[in-house]
Amino acid sequence: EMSNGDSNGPWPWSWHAKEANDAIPRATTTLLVIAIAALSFLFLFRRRKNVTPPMPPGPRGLPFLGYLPFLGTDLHRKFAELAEIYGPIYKLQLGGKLYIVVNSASLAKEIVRDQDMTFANRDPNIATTIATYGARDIAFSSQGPYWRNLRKLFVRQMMSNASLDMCYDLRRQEVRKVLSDLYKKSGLPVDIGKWTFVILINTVMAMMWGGTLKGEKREAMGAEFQKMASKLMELLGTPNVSDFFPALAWLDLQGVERDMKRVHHWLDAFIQSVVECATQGRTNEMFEQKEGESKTNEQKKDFLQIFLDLETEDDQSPMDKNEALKAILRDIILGGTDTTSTMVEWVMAELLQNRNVMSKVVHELTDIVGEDEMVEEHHLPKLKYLNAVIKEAFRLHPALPLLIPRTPHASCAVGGYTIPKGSNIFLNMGYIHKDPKNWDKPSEFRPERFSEDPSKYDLSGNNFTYMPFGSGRRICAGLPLAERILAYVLASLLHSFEWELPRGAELELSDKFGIVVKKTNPLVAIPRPRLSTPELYMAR
Ligand code: HEM
Repeated sequence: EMSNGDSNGPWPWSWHAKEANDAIPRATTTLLVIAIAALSFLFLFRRRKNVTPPMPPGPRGLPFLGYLPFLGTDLHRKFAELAEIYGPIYKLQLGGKLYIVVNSASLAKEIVRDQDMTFANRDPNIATTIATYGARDIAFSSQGPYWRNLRKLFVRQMMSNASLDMCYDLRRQEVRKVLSDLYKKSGLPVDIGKWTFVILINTVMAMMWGGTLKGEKREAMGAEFQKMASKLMELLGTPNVSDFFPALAWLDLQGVERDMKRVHHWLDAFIQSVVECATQGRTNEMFEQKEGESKTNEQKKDFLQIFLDLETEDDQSPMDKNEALKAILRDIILGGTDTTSTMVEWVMAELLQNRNVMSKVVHELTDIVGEDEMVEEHHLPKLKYLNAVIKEAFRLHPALPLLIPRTPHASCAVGGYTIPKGSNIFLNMGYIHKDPKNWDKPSEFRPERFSEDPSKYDLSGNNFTYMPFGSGRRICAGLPLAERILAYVLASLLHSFEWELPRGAELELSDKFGIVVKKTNPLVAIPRPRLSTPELYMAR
């Protein structure tokens, strides 16, 4: 009997995981016993030369294909199913690739803490390599001086508290713009993910190159950009036959490479035009330099400027520099927008589902911010309950439930099993976050588990039962910004408006897999102003 439901799948000829049953004739059993006895005899008398630990357990697959035909496209659900069968660590042979999936906090710790250095590489697939200008970004370059320098530059220059404080005004303006737009739509259903994305893309772009898209173009480009970014994320998460069978890669059977090139070119042209603006001082009708902004921020260069200055000191060819720069900008745009807007959507969906939690959040906002004021970033640390709500949403709906796979640069052992060099390690955080061994009533949305003891869990991966941003040297580089912007956007939406579902609409919380796991259907809800005067919504 197969416990994972594959027997109903499209592969009736599958023989994996089938177990011997009672029908085996007695004679066969006898032969088997003899064979086992003989083998044990041989084993005992074999000289113990080889003490390499065994490989992790895992489902058998088909010759050549391995487990690939049974994988499906919903990796996070499939990985959870298999964890129930095979336990804390298992392997999947997928064509020529070996995946190792880790499903327990203690084994996750062995990887991100005890052997962090060994597991500090990535194994970018074909789609990822295209999307990152040949793995020249922070997220996919191998550890080494190049990655370290980029990461250091990014974390110190852009993600420091001082830098983030200095560009608060840029975030504030973008949030306020959207709040006043939403005010005009009060009583009408709005797509929360779409509006959040507008805030995020403009904020991130403003922080990177101090300019934002103009007027009408802003919304149109924002929507187009969101489509492209989502498509790109989806492609990054699609299991691609070409990755598993390099000999077949030229066929591009699923068209992933073709689609990715198309998306990549669109984004590349977009980013290229921005870079040209900065390097050649050219104005581009798409971009509007914020007057006053550059004057008040004279001390602070935007990220692009910092990078361009730095470049003159090294000796890469100009072509390479251009591509490295664009790869990092791509990281920031993608890392910073789709993940965050997905999380805003999940939090809002859970709050609409759990009205008692929603009213506690709103109470807290009224208490701390007051109805005569808009939310400011300085309020955020005081919003303890909202912060617990956000953590709980990250537990149940981590945007990257398998993090970004890591690859060991040498063979090593984890949990008493051999992990071969070059295999892909998935930390199954979506599963660990719902493991009843770690969490009481794991399927319930209960922010109190975080507010009761706030120091027990943070977002920086110190508790291995909870790591929505990963942990160790490859932890999310954008965490400081993500934390601020997520809380700021949510607090602003929830303080400025009351939210309800359109009449007759059913809320559902299903998700679909890509590198970012998001709601299957966009969340649509109706805002109604709740602050004392309309002027508050108009003020910038
Ligand atoms: C809700 C928002 C976000 C979530 C859930 C998230 C999650 C993650 C996760 C799980 C990883 C992989 C960690 C690991 O391998 O252990 C990661 C890596 C990364 N993230 Fe984020 N992230 C978010 C926002 C951001 C933002 C705002 C930025 C940039 C401004 C960003 C930039 C990056 C980069 C550059 C890496 C690669 C780090 C490396 O490999 O060295 N992320 N993120």
